[in-house]
Amino acid sequence: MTTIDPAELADRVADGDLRIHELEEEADHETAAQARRLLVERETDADLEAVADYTFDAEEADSAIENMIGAAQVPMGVAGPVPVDGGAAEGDYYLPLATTEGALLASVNRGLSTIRSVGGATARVTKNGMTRAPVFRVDGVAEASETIEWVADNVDRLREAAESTTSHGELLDVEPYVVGDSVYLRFAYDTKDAMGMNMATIATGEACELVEAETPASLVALSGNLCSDKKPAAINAVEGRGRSVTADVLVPGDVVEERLHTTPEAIAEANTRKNLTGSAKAGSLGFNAHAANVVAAAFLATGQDEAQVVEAANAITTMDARTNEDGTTDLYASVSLASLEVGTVGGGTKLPTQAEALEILGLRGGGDPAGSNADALAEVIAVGALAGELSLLAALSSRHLASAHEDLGR
Ligand SMILES: CC(C)(COP(=O)([O-])OP(=O)([O-])OC[C@H]1O[C@@H](n2cnc3c(N)ncnc32)[C@H](O)[C@@H]1OP(=O)([O-])[O-])[C@@H](O)C(=O)NCCC(=O)NCCSC(=O)C[C@@](C)(O)CC(=O)[O-]
Ligand SMILES: NC(=O)C1=CN([C@@H]2O[C@H](COP(=O)(O)OP(=O)(O)OC[C@H]3O[C@@H](n4cnc5c(N)ncnc54)[C@H](OP(=O)(O)O)[C@@H]3O)[C@@H](O)[C@H]2O)C=CC1
Repeated sequence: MTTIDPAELADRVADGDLRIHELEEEADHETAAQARRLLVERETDADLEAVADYTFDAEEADSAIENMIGAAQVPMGVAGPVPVDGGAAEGDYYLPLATTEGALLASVNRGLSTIRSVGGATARVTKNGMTRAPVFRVDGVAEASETIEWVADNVDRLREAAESTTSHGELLDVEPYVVGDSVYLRFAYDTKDAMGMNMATIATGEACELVEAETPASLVALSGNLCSDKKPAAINAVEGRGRSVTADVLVPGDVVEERLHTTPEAIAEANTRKNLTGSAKAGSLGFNAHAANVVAAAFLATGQDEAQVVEAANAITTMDARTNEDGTTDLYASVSLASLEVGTVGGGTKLPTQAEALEILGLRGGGDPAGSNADALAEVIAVGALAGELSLLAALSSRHLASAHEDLGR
């Protein structure tokens, strides 16, 4: 492509000769972004010097962004290392986290160092299935019933149709729901190392054609919100979405006192009154202190879809003081994330800083077997969330929360 003056391109957009999203058709991606910045700078009081100062090739971001003007840079830190005994994760991991909340890395690091001092945490993915739930129109419950009976009898044909669009994805299940004259089919896929939302959507689109051809149902929307993507929803908390993953650890009382400045009993009481009773009274979907902090920071660092933090952070934290025969007390701590949607291939994971963050974890790209890298990522994030819960509950129990944020967060 010939070199074009970005100011000239900006003029053409300002004059209405060119639409702002067509700039890449006239110039290379860097020049197009520069032209857009000039335009925005002219039309607003903004100085976009920092937004312009990014290190990746703009063309590499083509599948991740439209109307690119530059990059939003979020500081990235690292917590750990922490030993993880997982179904897929095995060994010591540093957890990269991108955030602007002072004290968060310190807190997660404290939790992880506590976990490290007792030999590490255990983590397992207990369920895996990325969902897409189209909604169909029928003329009433009789047709709805006919449709879901057909679906039950034809899961193999639906699988064949769906899997014709992907070499990695596998259809696991199709769960029907009926509301009046609407039929929802919740398709669940093993998307291996991909988070899988594009994969599941494309595969479900193909399966829907078969449903429409063979039943009275007519597709209204490929996503009918029972999926449920990027909205707080009980269905994800109950049925799971992406990876359902649990991490736990047993911390002896003397370690709780030495490293977290409190006792197992105090942490357990804070967890019950705050995370369980307080959350119940609030009508909360999540019963945890700040799983979203770790999930969001890990998502930003490793190129996950940040909007899925809505359901990915849906977690229940349990903390129990367990008394031993010798009268000492241990703290049993667990975090269960019901719907953690993560991938190590596809989406934002391909971008350079995000790919490097996955390299820190040793989990960049496809795993062997396929799916094992995304499983391991889910397990490490769950251990990170567990560390965050331990440290914050300890800070609350020992009344250190405000002082911690005075020291580190302002
Ligand atoms: C700040 C601490 C960790 C101090 O805690 P401390 O015990 O006084 O720290 P320490 O200096 O004794 O160090 C203990 C360990 O903490 C780590 N650590 C300590 N300092 C650093 C640092 N600068 N950088 C990195 N790591 C640090 C490090 O691992 C260190 O061990 P070492 O490696 O030295 O053996 C503690 O008071 C704490 O964790 N407070 C809680 C803060 C927190 O969790 N904030 C989260 C955000 S709160 C929020 O967003 C949600 C909320 C609260 O609204 C949700 C709700 O409603 O509950
Ligand atoms: N379409 C939608 O409705 C939504 C899309 N998104 C976006 O979707 C993107 C994520 O979708 P996703 O499908 O994960 O990613 P991609 O669309 O980037 O597709 C990833 C592809 O990688 C291939 N692949 C290669 N190796 C592996 C492996 N080991 N395991 C699995 N797949 C592998 C697969 O190809 P193949 O299938 O040919 O085997 C897979 O389809 C994000 O950008 C997200 O923001 C988010 C929410 C909704």
